[in-house]
Order: sequence, then C-alpha cells, then structure tokens
Amino acid sequence: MLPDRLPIAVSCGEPAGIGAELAVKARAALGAAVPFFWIGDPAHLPPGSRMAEIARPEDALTVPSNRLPVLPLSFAGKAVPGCPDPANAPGVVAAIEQAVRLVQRGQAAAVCTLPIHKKALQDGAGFGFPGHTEFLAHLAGGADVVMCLASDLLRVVPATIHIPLSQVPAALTPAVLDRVIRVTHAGMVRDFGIAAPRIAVAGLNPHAGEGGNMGREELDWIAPLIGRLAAEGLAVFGPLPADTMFHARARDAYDVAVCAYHDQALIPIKTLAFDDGVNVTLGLPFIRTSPDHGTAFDIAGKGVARAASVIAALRMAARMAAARRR
Ligand SMILES: NC(=O)c1ccc[n+]([C@@H]2O[C@H](COP(=O)([O-])OP(=O)(O)OC[C@H]3O[C@@H](n4cnc5c(N)ncnc54)[C@H](O)[C@@H]3O)[C@@H](O)[C@H]2O)c1
Ligand SMILES: N[C@H](C(=O)O)[C@H](O)COP(=O)(O)O
Repeated sequence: MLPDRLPIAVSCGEPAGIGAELAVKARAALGAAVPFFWIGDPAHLPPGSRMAEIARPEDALTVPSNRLPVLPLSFAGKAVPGCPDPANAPGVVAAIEQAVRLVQRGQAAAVCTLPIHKKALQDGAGFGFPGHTEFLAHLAGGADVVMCLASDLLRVVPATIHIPLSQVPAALTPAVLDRVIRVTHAGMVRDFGIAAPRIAVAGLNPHAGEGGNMGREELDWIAPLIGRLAAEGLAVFGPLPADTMFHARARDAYDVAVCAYHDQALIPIKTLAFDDGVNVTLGLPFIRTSPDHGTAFDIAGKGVARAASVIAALRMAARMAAARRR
C-alpha cells in the first residue's frame, strides 16, 4: 500500500439525518479523485444507491468510481428520515470509533465525520461528550484540540463550544483562551501551511467592553493576555469588537479569528460560506474534518440536501493528509 493512496474513513453519523444521502452524492461528485469509504449500515443508504461492500479500507481504491465503497457496520434499527431511533445510537458511536481506529492503524488517510444528533446519542447511548470534537480528543488519548470552521473566505475558532451562553463568561478563562490561541496557531502552521498566522481575537462584550463600560474582561485580562502572546512573537491582536471584524476589509487583516463562543464564530462563517465551510479539528494526531452543517432532519430523505460541504470536507482532509505526509 503506497501511503499516498490511503482512502478517507467516513463515519455514517445519524442514520435519520442526511449523512447517507450526502455520502452517495459526494462519491458521485468525487469519484476516485478523493478515495473514501463510508462506515455504516448498507440498509441505511437511500434505496437504489449504487454501492460496493468492502472488507478492508484499501479495497475502497478498487471499487468502481460510480459505486460508494461501504465498510459495513450493522445497526439495531432502521433509518427513518427525520426520526432518530435510540437503538441506532451505539452504532453511530461505533462508526466514529472504527474510523479513528483505522486512521490510527495507518489504514485510512483521515477521518471525515458525517453529522451526528448529539441529543440522540446522549439519550440512546449515554454519549458523555458535547460533540465529535471532545470525543475525538478522548479517542486520541486526551489531545489538546480546538474546533475550527474554515472556508476560503474566513476561518474561525470558538474558544468555548457547546455550552449555554450563560456559562460562557465563567468558562472563558485566561488559561482557556491562552490554550485555544496556541493550538490554533499550531494548527494554522501545520495544517493550513501558514508560516506566521495572523490571529484576530474577538472581545466577549459588545464593543469589546467599551473601555470597561460594557464589561471588564477585555480590560482586566483579555488584552493583557494578547499582549503577552504577542511579546512571545505570535502575530495575535485584539480584542476586537465582534460586530466589525468579519466584513471583507476587516477579514484581510487576519488568517483566523478566535472568538469567545459558538455563535460569535459560527454565525459569520455559516452566513458567508454555509455551502463550502468545513469543520476541522485542530490538534489531533490525525486529520478530522466534517461538514459545517448538521443532520438536517427537516429535509432528510427528500433528496434535496446539498453535498457541497461534505465534498469540501473530504477535499480538505485529503489535502491536509497529503501535506502531513510530505
Ligand atoms: N458536524 C456535526 O456533527 C454537526 C454540525 C452541526 C450540527 N449538528 C447537529 O445536527 C442537529 C441539527 O442541528 P441544526 O438543526 O442546528 O443544524 P442543521 O445544519 O442540521 O440544519 C440547519 C438548517 O440548514 C439546513 N441544512 C443543513 N445542511 C444542509 C445541506 N447539506 N443541504 C441543504 N440544507 C441544509 C437544514 O435543512 C436546516 O434548515 C443537532 O443535533 C446538532 O447538534 C451536528
Ligand atoms: N458546532 C459544530 C458545527 O456547527 O459544525 C457542530 O456542532 C459540530 O461539532 P462536533 O464536530 O464537535 O460534533
């Protein structure tokens, strides 16, 4: 097996969502250009899907390009679009675990995860993680990771992720922000090939605290932290008022924006690049990407879901994996 011919392991995600139909569409669009295999239950694929079961990841490289290579994983329940079955939750988790195992064994180039429904996993399998990001860090032995959403127009990293907004101020500590900026910097160098990444940091409060009149976090510790990191040589600046840092001219000043919380980061990128944004976990010992959207229960099974973000995620995974091999 030549290392540069490894396929990408794609975990099926929530069977009641749009993942399976997007895997079929992505294969039809990419063919053998970006080899991947889908880990899931063949019975969950849309009726009539052209697929080929494989026994080993490398077999994906010899499957005809008009068929989806499937590494079969049996599930307890059916796939009913829009209606997650708790009986399927263990299989959803097992597919992610298998994808990670295969990339750790050197049998897959990267992991691309199709959308999970967090609540369905928590209800059906006692899934104790807020999402893939934390679960993958756990599977990687406790890796220090961040969630990055990336597109040609913008890259963002939320310093806090899947917690209630009311908990953000307490969760956003100097240690957390310091760690997130450092992991982001390393990820931009390693996986985006930016030698000296320019990192913009958003303020927490409106107008970045307005000199303390609208909150003191920026004055008390965010600005001093940025100053210390800049003194170490990182091209980091801020804290910026979040409402004026995402327009086109503002984006020219940085390579990635570190934001205080989930929606402060994800609203701009999903507004600018919903169709080609990619969720990439920085800091893992292997490449992991994911589309920037979720299970889309409202359109699941209707054949209208767009595969662009999944295709972008697969292309980014292949590009990053190739870069890591160099
Ligand atoms: N990568 C992931 O695993 C991931 C990412 C985001 C959300 N989620 C999970 O998905 C579930 C639903 O989340 P949500 O409703 O907030 O977001 P969502 O992305 O599933 O849906 C939001 C809206 O966007 C539309 N949409 C999403 N993907 C689309 C596509 N490919 N083509 C066309 N339209 C598309 C949906 O129809 C819906 O109207 C939640 O459990 C959430 O946690 C998972
Ligand atoms: N906030 C993420 C997004 O909108 O893409 C999503 O929930 C995925 O998170 P995980 O990759 O941690 O599951």
